[in-house]
Amino acid sequence: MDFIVGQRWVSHTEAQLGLGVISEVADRLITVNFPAVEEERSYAVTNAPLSRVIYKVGEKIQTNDGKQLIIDEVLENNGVYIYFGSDPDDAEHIVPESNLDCFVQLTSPVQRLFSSQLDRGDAFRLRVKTLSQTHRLQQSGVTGLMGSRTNLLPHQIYIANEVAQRYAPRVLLADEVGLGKTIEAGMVIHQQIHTGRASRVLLVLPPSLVHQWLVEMRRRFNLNFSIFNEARLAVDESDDPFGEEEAPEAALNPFESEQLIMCSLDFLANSPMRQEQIQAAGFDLMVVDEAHHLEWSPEQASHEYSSIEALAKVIPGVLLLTATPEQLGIESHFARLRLLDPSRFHDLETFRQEEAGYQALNDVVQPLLSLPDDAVLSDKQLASLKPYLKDGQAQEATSVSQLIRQLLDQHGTGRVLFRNTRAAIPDFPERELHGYPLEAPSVYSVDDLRGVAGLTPETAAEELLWLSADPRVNWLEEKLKALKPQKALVICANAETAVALEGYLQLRAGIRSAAFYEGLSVVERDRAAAYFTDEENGAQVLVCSEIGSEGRNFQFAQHLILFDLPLNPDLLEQRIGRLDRIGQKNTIQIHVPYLEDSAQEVLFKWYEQGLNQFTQSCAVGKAIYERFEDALLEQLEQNDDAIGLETLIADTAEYTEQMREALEQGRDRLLEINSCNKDVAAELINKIEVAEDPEALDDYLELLFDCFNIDQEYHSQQALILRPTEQMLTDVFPGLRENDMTVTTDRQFALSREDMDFLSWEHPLVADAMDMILSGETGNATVATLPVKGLSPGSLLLEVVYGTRCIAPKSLQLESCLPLTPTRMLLTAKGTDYAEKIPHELINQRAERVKKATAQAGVAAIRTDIEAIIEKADALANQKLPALIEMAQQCNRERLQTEVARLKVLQAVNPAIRDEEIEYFTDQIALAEEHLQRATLEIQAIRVLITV
Ligand SMILES: Nc1ncnc2c1ncn2[C@@H]1O[C@H](COP(=O)(O)OP(=O)(O)OP(=O)(O)O)[C@@H](O)[C@H]1O
Repeated sequence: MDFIVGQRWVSHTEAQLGLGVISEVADRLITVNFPAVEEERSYAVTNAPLSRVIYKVGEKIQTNDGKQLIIDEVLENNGVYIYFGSDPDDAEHIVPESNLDCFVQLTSPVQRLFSSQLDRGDAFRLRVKTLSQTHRLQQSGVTGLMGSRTNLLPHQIYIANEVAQRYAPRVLLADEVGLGKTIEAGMVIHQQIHTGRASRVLLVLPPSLVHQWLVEMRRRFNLNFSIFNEARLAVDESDDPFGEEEAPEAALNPFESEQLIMCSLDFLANSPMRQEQIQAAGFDLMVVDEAHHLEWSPEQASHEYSSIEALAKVIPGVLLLTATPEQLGIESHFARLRLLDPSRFHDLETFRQEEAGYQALNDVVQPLLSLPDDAVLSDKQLASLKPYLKDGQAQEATSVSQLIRQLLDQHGTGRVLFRNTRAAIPDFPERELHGYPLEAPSVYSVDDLRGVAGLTPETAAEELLWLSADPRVNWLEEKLKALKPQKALVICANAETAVALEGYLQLRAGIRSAAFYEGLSVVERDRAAAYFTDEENGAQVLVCSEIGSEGRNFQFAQHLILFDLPLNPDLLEQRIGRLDRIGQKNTIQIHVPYLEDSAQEVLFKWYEQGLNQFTQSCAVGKAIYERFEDALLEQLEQNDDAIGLETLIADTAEYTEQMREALEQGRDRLLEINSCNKDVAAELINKIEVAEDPEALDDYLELLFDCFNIDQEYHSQQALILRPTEQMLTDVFPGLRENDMTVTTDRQFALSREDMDFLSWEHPLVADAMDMILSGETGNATVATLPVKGLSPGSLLLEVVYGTRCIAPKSLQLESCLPLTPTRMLLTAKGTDYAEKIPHELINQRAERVKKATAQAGVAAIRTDIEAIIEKADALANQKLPALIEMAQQCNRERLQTEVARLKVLQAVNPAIRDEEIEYFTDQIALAEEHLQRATLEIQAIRVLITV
C-alpha cells in the first residue's frame, strides 16, 4: 500500500504511540507524527512496522475535538479517507481522517467478538500468557539488562544499571583496560533503547575499532548499527532525489535516515558539514570510545575535543569511554568531565583542589561504609561531615547510603566517573615478564642507540640492513618457532617496522603472520585481525603498529612480544591490555627483547624496577612519568651513568609505591565505592536470573511458534532451528530470518556458540512479537465449550482479562509504575465471579473448540447477555482503577523527586546548575501525572464459554 501524507497508521511495535499521521513522504523515508505522545518517527518505506487504519460504515470513531460519531459513509480521495458520520444528537459531520482522535484503541476484543472475528483457543492462551509475562517483566526491575549475550559480571551489571536508570546519562566509563567498557556501553545503549529513553544513538570511534564495535553490538546486543563514512555518504548523496540544483537545506540529512549510526572520530572532526548534520539529526545518546584522544588545555582545545563538545551540547546522553582517563594530564581529564557535567565541573582550579582532597574525604566516608543503612549518626560523626555538607544536610539524609552518595556526588567525581580495577575483580590472570638482553649490533652507532630515537633505531636504518643485523629480528624468529603453534601478538611503535618485520617472518622465516597498521584500509585491518583470530587455519603471529594497541580483543593469545617500548606508560598498559582482558584464561607471558647498553635497556629497567608496570597495571603511570620525565630522558641519552640510573629507578619505585598507596587511600577507594557495590550487583544479577526464567521462556516460545505456524526443529538439547512456513499467521514475523535460524535460550550455551541467536525475553524476535500481539488483535476474542459441574449445560461464562492502558511517551517509563496488571474475571450471566474457583489453566486444559460457524451464530444469539456481563465486568474493573492510578502516581513522584532533590542540593553549593535542569524533572513529573490520570483498564482478551 502506498504511503500518503494525511493517512493514519499505527505502529506494530510501539502501540503506545497512539494513532499516527503521515507528515512527510520522501524518496525512501516516511515520517509519521504521533500527536498523542508528541513524537515523530521516521521509517524506511520498505520495512515500516505500521498498519493502516481504516474504519467502516457503522463503526464508532472519535474526532480530535472529542466528538463521538457513527460512520454513515466513507469516501476515498487520492488515498486519504473522509468519514461522514452523525453524533448522538444526529448532527452530521464530515471528518477527514487526519482529524481523527490520536488516542485510539483499535479492533478491541468486544468489537471483534461481535463482528465474528474469532481466534483459535491457542491464540487466546498465547495472548493471556503474553499479558502475564509482560506484567512480570515490567516489574522485574531489570528491564533492558536481560538481553545481552554476556556473562553477568557484577561490576558491569552494577554500572549498566546505575547509568542506564538515569535520564540522559552523561558519564565517563573508565574501567581499567580490558574490563569491558564496550560491554558496559552496549548494556547501557540496549537498556536505554529497550526502555524508550533513547532511540537514536551515535557511536564515535577510532577508525581501527569501528568494525569490532559493529560486531560486538550486533552479536552481543542485537543492535544493528550502520557505519557512516565519506565513501558511503558519497554514494547515498549521489542518489539524492533532489539533485544538485536543489537548495542545500532541502537535501536529506543523511544522519536522519538511520537510528543507530557509528562513525570515526576523524570523519567527524574533519568535516564541519558532517558535524552540523549530526547536530541537527536529533540523537538521544552519543558514545565516544577511547576518549583520551580528546585533548584540551585552558589555552587550546583540539579539533577533536571541539567537535565532540559541540555535539555534547545538543545530544542529551553522552558516554565517554577511556581506560586511561588521565593519559593527557589532569587538564584533559577535567575537560572530559566538563563535557559531561559542566555544572559540576566548572572550574579547573577547584577541580585540582578537590583531587588533592580525596584522601581526607575518604577518611570521612570509610567509617560510614560499615554502618547499617538506618544508623543514626553520632555528634562526632556529624561533626566530621561538617566541612563537606551544608547545615542540616546530614540530618536530612534518609539513609546512610544516601548520605555517602551525596558526599561522593558533591565532592568526588561522584556520579560522573566509573572506574573498576583488576584488583577489585576476582580471577584475573597473572602477568609474567621475560626480558631478553641482546648484544647491540654494529649496524647501529653508539649515538643511534641513545635518546628517544634509540628506542627504535631501526627506523633510521636501511631496511635490509637492520632486518639482517638487528639481533631482535633473529631472536623474534627463534622465539616464534619455539612457541609454535601458540599464538603471539607482536607490537612495535612504527608502521614501517611492523610491515618489515611481518614481511620477514612470512617470506624469510616461513611463519604464518599478518600485519596490522595504519596504512591498511579498515577492511584490510579487520581481515588481518580475523586471520590471526582463526584458531585452525589462522596466523600464528600478528605484527601490529601502535594502532593495534588500542581497544582490540586478542585475549585468545597468551604471548605478547614488545619489539620496542613506548615512552608513555599508559600506552604500555594499553598494549598489555590486548591480552590482559576478560576472557584471558592463561598467565600472560610478556616478552621484551632489548639491546644492551642502549636507551632500550634503560627504559626496560625503568618500567620493570621503577614502575613495576609489566606485571602490575598502574592507573597513574602518566603522572609518574611526568614527574620523572627529565631524569628519564637524560638517562636515555647516556647509558653509562649506572649510579644515575639506579637513583632514578629507586626514586621512581618509591614514588610509585607512595602514589599507589595514596590512591588506595583516596581517589581510587572513592571511585571503587562509586563504581561497584557488590551487594547491589549480586541482587541485580539475582533479579536478572529470576526474570529471564528460561523454562518459562521455552514454554512461551513453543506456544508462540505453534500459534504463528513457525517451524521448529530439534537441534540439540539446548537449541532449536526455526524457519518460516507458507502457512505463517502473519506475512512478516519480526526478527525471524528467511533462512534457518538456530536459537537457544541458554545463556552459557549461547556464549560458547556464537553462531546461534541467544533468545531472551529482550531479543528482538521475542520482544517485538510480544509487542505485536498486545498491540494487535491476536487471540483477543474466542469461543469454546467447557464442562463445569454445578452449572447447567448451555450456561454462559465470560472469561475477561483486563489490563491497564496508558498512552504516554515511552521515555516516561510509566509501565514500571503502572504495569499491565492483568485482571481476570470469570462471570456468569448473573454476575457471579468464578475466577478463583476455575483457574485459567484449568479451562485451557478442559475447554473444547467450537466450529467457527457455530461460534459465530452462538455469539450473535446471546449478544445481549454478553453485553450485560461486560457492563458488569467494566464496573468491577473500574472500581479497581483509582487505586492502581494512585499507586502509580506515588511511584512516579518518588522516582523523579529523588533526582529533583539531588539537583537542588547540588545547586545550593554550585550556582552553575541551571534552573531549567530542575524544571525539566519537575515538568516530567507533571507530564507523567497528566498521562497517568488518563489511564484506563481495558479488556485485553475475552473468551466466551458455553458449559456442557
Ligand atoms: N560480560 C562479559 N561476557 C563475556 N565477554 C565479555 C564480558 N565483558 C567483556 N567481555 C569480553 O572481554 C573483552 C574486553 O571487553 P571490552 O572490549 O569491552 O573491554 P574494554 O574495557 O573496552 O577494553 P579497552 O580498554 O581495551 O578498550 C572483550 O573481548 C569482550 O567481548
